[in-house]
Amino acid sequence: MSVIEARHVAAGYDGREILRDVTLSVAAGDVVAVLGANGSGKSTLIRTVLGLVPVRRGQIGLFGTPQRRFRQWERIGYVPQRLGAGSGVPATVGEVVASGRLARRGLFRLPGAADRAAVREALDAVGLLDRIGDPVATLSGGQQQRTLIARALAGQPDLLVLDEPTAGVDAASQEAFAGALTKFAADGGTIVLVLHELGPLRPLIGRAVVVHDGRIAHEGVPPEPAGHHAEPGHDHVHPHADEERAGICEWAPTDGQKAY
Ligand SMILES: Nc1ncnc2c1ncn2[C@@H]1O[C@H](COP(=O)(O)OP(=O)(O)OP(=O)(O)O)[C@@H](O)[C@H]1O
Repeated sequence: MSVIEARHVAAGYDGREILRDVTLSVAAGDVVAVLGANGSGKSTLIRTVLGLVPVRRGQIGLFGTPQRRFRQWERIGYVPQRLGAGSGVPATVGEVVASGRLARRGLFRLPGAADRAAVREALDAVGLLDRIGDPVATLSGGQQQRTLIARALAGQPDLLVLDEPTAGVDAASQEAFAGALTKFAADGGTIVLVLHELGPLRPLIGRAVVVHDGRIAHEGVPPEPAGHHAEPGHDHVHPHADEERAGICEWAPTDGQKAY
């Protein structure tokens, strides 16, 4: 089943076109990393898919429905870039995560047992259940970011969209993310996430798309880190090992994988 179907999409801000001709398909269960240099249009791509930036040309489908007619937004959990959960908000960790249930339960119904269970389960997944009653402002930056992931997970979405969830986040939080996302994917969830480097999420990523100057410059299996080839179970063929060592942002569309 198609979760995201973008065809020849152009989008931008004011007079400036940022996305030029983006075609992207994400199927149910896919885990897709969006890579690329600063300013290449990664955030704009996911924000356009989510309807936060208007489409100028082309079409976007979400769960088989044209985006302009799509109403099941509770099926999508979105964690935007650099949103400080604790910035001046005197809410507890549990309250922030519970706000992720609003779309599911509606604004005017009190939270029930299912809501409370979903909140606890999401916090457990990111390793923060013991902080449920603490003010978010008392958490580290990485823990606050984990709280936002838990808020998205608590809505029990089918698709999770994360914009650089691990940027500037401590190692323990990165591991906790990886664990939570691995569980989400194992349960059949679909993930699209913008990343600067794959890091501990590497084993989870099935496909990477590289955005360059508002276009998808390359799409395929992400490169293995150097030295990974000797590990048991490694059976990929990588004819261009030098490119892998060069890093993901310099990943050139020359290795015979799908390229645009
Ligand atoms: N709200 C906005 N209004 C106007 N221009 C914007 C807006 N958001 C982004 N841009 C511009 O669009 C271009 C692409 O930005 P975008 O945030 O999509 O890139 P990115 O690949 O996600 O970058 P980064 O890795 O730095 O987050 C940049 O030139 C940026 O200045």
